[in-house]
Amino acid sequence: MPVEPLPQKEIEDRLAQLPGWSLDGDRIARSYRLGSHFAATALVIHIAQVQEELDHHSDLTLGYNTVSLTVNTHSAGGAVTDLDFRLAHRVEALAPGHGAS
Ligand SMILES: C[C@H](O)[C@H](O)[C@H]1CNC2=NC(N)=NC(=O)C2=N1
Repeated sequence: MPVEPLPQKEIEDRLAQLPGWSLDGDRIARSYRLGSHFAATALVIHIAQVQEELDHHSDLTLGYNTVSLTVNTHSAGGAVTDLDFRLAHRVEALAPGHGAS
């Protein structure tokens, strides 16, 4: 089943359930701060595992002690879809275990 772009209102409503996430152009985005560069690197690896499981991949940036993600759905023409929110919720669930805030 093709994945459909979400209407703007739906995106805003779903973002309201995801503190820290925002709309950055045509992508949803969040940055996390970690306790060290090594902790940030471990979070990147953990997110990569989830992305492989979901077959859905963010643009994932590792800083000194930060991790930033932005994601949209290429197969929906670069729109925000349910897949992006599924990934965001999975990342939200694992980030606290890495001490991310
Ligand atoms: C073939 C493979 O399923 C597709 O290329 C997947 C992989 N990861 C993806 N990631 C994202 N963000 N959007 C996609 O449309 C997408 N498609």
